Amino acid sequence: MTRTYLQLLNLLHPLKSSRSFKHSSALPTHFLKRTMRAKLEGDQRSDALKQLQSNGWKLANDRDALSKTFLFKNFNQAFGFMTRVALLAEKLDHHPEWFNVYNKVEVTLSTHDLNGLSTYDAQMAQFMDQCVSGTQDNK
Ligand SMILES: C[C@H](O)[C@H](O)[C@H]1CNC2=NC(N)=NC(=O)C2=N1
Repeated sequence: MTRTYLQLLNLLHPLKSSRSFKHSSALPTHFLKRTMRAKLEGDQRSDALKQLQSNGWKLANDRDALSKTFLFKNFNQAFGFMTRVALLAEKLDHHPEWFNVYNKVEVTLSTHDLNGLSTYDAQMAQFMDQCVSGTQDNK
């Protein structure tokens, strides 16, 4: 029995979201993004970490991840920050691990698909720093 391209694609893709395949011959974006996530390595990694660590990001000691705690004036400011980051997270399909209580937001960034840091983590960390330094215009 010959399988159609879409049937083969369905078999290939880990998520059985057949709906997104039925009407499109192109690969769904999250499949493309997944293949496009590049691990941070070499000079690119050291340059990114140098800048981020100078802004208070710390490498986790039990996994390849970056962490930082953000403190705001109040919950409103903290949640506004999280809302802006959430919009970027959806746009990139790349989501932070975070904990919020009142004016504090504890963030950990890592790329689960790669089990380590990727360019997405560096991009998201830089965006967060720009949000709090006021240098990030509305995306
Ligand atoms: C299927 C979906 O595109 C993937 O699971 C995305 C979602 N968000 C993600 N977020 C993070 N931090 N890492 C990932 O590898 C990741 N993968």
